[in-house]
Amino acid sequence: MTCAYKYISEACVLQLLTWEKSFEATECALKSVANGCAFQPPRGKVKLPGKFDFIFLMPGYLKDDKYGASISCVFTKCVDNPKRNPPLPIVHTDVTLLDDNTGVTKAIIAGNTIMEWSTAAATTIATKYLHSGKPNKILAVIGASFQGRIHAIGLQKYFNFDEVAKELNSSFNRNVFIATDTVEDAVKNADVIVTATTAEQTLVKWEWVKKGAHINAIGVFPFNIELDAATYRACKVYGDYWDGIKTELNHIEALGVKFEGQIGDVIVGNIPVPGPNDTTIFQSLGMGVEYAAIARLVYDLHESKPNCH
Ligand SMILES: NC(=O)c1ccc[n+]([C@@H]2O[C@H](COP(=O)([O-])OP(=O)(O)OC[C@H]3O[C@@H](n4cnc5c(N)ncnc54)[C@H](O)[C@@H]3O)[C@@H](O)[C@H]2O)c1
Ligand SMILES: O=C(O)[C@@H]1CCCCN1
Repeated sequence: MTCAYKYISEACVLQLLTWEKSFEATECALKSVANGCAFQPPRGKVKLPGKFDFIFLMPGYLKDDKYGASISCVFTKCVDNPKRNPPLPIVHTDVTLLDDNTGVTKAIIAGNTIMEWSTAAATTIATKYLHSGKPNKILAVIGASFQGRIHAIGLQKYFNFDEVAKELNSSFNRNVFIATDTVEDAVKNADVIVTATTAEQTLVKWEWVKKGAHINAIGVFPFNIELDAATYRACKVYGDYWDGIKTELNHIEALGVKFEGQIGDVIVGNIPVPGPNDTTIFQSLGMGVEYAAIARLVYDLHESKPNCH
């Protein structure tokens, strides 16, 4: 019996994806929550009593001729995974691409590369709109695992920074990166900052942040706050979707932070772009529709290269 759906492996996803197309697909997904083309409910979280820590459910439907798709993603988190041989990522996912009419599975696409690329692409698009026309000489990346590394690569691809600063205790190594001893040293001259850690304590202090900089805070899950309260209060703060902000970011709103809106609303012009003197934050949660857009992209590319395994 042949398998009823396609399986597209991680190696194949890596072969098929390009940054240019990922940026385009992700911008479409970010816009969709602002222009009525998305079904994007808050995600479900289940804490498990077993050996791994949680299951996280993210469905999404994006209506678009080029990047539209229906998907469902299940994420699992297991903190022991990096110690295994071979090491595995702490958070794992596959993307299930569904037939829009029947709901039947069309493809299972290995999801870890999609998770990395779509998160970094969302950050890049948010930076493009929130930091438009501002200096972008120095990028600081705090957290040097999967997300930190791919953010450095994706943002560098789009903005071509002169310098990418990262903390010393980090594990990615490429010549363009400059290591610093502390978070303060990394962020103090940065025009654009990424925090992509699992830190439970605040990492970035307002007094270190260059005024007018843009910060992408990625590692929010579940209740982490990588930026101190003064930073949140002083900045204009944007999220990816209102339902997510209202469901998962109450701990940030409790600091007295009022979110300006969704990044998609800035892109489509529903809310103004920040002013030249504003310091800005994109507080990223991740959305099913971002996975839908990239899954559709990967699926269509795979159709044109069916021998990719
Ligand atoms: N917003 C989104 O769309 C999205 C998507 C995927 C992952 N994430 C989140 O991004 C974060 C990073 O993901 P990952 O897969 O790279 O995680 P990971 O577990 O592989 O790596 C976490 C990194 O954080 C660093 N870290 C932990 N505490 C720190 C501290 N106090 N100071 C400096 N660094 C510290 C660790 O050294 C490690 O390098 C996680 O919180 C994850 O949940 C967000
Ligand atoms: O939205 C994401 O891509 C993931 C889901 C799992 C936890 C971290 N963020």
